[in-house]
Amino acid sequence: MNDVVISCRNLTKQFSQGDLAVPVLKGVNLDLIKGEMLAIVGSSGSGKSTLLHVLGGLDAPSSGDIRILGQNIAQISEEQRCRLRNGSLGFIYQFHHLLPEFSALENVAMPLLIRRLPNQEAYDRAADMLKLVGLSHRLTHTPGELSGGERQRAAVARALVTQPACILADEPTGNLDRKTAEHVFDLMLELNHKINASLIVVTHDTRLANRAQRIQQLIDGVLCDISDAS
Ligand SMILES: Nc1ncnc2c1ncn2[C@@H]1O[C@H](COP(=O)(O)OP(=O)(O)OP(=O)(O)O)[C@@H](O)[C@H]1O
Repeated sequence: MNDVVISCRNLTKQFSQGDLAVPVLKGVNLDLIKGEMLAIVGSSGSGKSTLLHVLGGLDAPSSGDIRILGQNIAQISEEQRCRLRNGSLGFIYQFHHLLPEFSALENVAMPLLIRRLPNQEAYDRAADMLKLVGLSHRLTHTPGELSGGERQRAAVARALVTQPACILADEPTGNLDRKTAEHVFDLMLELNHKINASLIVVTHDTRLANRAQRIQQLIDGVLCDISDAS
C-alpha cells in the first residue's frame, strides 16, 4: 500500500541484563497511514519509548521487519538509514533537547543547515515555522531564556521544519501544565494537518490520547486496540 508511512511486522526487542534476557516487545504489528495520528498508551515500563526508538531507527530490533516509506530498514546501509531517518522522520521528546548555546531560530534552522540548505533559506524557513508556533517574538532567545511551553513549542517547530512524513513524539507534553500541554498538542495537530504528516504520540494523558484518530495500548509486549485491551 502506497499510503503506509511506517509499518512493522512481528517486531521484538529484548535487552540483556547480564545473563538474563529482558523481553520488552514481543511481536508488534503496526501500519501507520499517511496523515494518520495514532496515540500509544500503556503502563510505565510497558515498552512505549522502546517501540518509538526502534520504529525510528534509533535502536535496532531483536527481530521483525520495519518499513519506512516502503523501505525495509534492515536491508539498507547505515548511511541510507540515516538519510531516511533525517529526511522522513521528526522526533519530539518529553525533554526538548534544544541546544542551550543557540537561539530558538538557530535551533530550528539546524536540521536544515545539516541538510546543507543555503543559510538564508534555512533561517527563513525556521522563522516561518517559529511564527506558526507563536514564537516570532522570541527568535533570538536561547532555550534558557524561554518558558517551558515556549521551549516545547520550539522543539515542535524543529521537528516539523523539515516537513517529515512522520513525527514520533514521546510524551511531548509530559513536562507541561495542563493548559500549556493542550496548547502544544493543539499545535501539533494543526501542523500535522497542514503538512499531512503522520503522527505517533506516546502519552500517559488519556485526555490527549482521546483526540487521536486511533489509540492503541501496549500490553505485555504487543499493541492492542483499546477496545480489545479491557
Ligand atoms: N537499555 C536497556 N537495558 C535494559 N533494560 C531496558 C533498557 N531500556 C529499557 N529497558 C527496560 O525496558 C522496559 C521498557 O522501557 P520503556 O522505557 O520502553 O518503557 P515505557 O513504556 O516508555 O515507560 P515509561 O512510561 O515509564 O516511560 C523497562 O522495563 C525498562 O527497564
